[in-house]
Amino acid sequence: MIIDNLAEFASKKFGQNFLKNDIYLHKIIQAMPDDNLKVAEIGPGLGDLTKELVKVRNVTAFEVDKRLCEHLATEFEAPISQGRFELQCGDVLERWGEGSLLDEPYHLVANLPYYIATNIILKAFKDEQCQSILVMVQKEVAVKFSAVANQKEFSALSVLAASVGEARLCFEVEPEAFVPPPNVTSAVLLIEKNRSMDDEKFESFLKIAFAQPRKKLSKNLSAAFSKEIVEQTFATLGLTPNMRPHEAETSIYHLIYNELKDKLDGKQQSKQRKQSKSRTKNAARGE
Ligand SMILES: C[S@@+](CC[C@H](N)C(=O)[O-])C[C@H]1O[C@@H](n2cnc3c(N)ncnc32)[C@H](O)[C@@H]1O
Repeated sequence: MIIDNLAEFASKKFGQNFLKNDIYLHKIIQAMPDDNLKVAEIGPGLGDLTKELVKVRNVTAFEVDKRLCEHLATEFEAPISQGRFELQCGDVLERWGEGSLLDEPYHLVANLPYYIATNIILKAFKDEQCQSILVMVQKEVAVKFSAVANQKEFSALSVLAASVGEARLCFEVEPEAFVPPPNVTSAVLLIEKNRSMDDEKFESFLKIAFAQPRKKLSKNLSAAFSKEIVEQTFATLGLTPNMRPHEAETSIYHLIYNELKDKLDGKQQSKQRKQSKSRTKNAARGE
């Protein structure tokens, strides 16, 4: 496929900013974990990163844009890619709805579409076959995932990342490295997983804990649990009541969650009971 004007060709809807810089492409390959596991690439685009990946690994790529799927099918047809390349055309998030992305252990490597980058990383946390995540994202997103306690950027995403493994911001990439250039600075983020996130409720719990980052953690938690239960939990765990959300280590969040998780169910059930009672009353009144 010949593209006269790549900036015009790029679809905003699919978050297309093509990485046109050999130095960064090589730096991504160098940052990959040192083994022979398969690679899942999300959004291969025109195949610039893919070309480097197939030199060193077997690659399964997931691309949503049909125009690019046609291009990639020709560009990487055998024997050029020596059977190292497989293409799946469609929305990767729908593919994840069916289970693991691949049916064998793999590393996720991608220059992600920024509009769904966080969503994709969170899906990869839950995918048991995914062993590591090496992705280009908006710099702010990379900072949030890799922040540690007491940094102001420490967030629910940092706790989730530290709960599945180790996250680090590898290097930053300026907008001019892409066509068209994005409006933000980018960064390559590496998360090496040593476990998967299997408890969906922990994510909801963290949303409550970080709902108002500048407020006290105990105050945020009081929105979902009674003040007495929160105070009792803090006292049991020996935590200072003045602690702000970014001041608690990941291990503290797990301790608090373990104390409160049954009560989260209890509170939700009692809320549902109240709603159902009020519906019955309204029905009796003919409302
Ligand atoms: C930032 S571009 C990266 C392109 C290429 N990998 C590069 O480095 O130049 C993001 C790519 O993700 C694709 N994409 C966007 N949404 C997707 C989705 N839901 N599932 C699969 N691919 C998607 C886009 O079409 C595009 O090719």
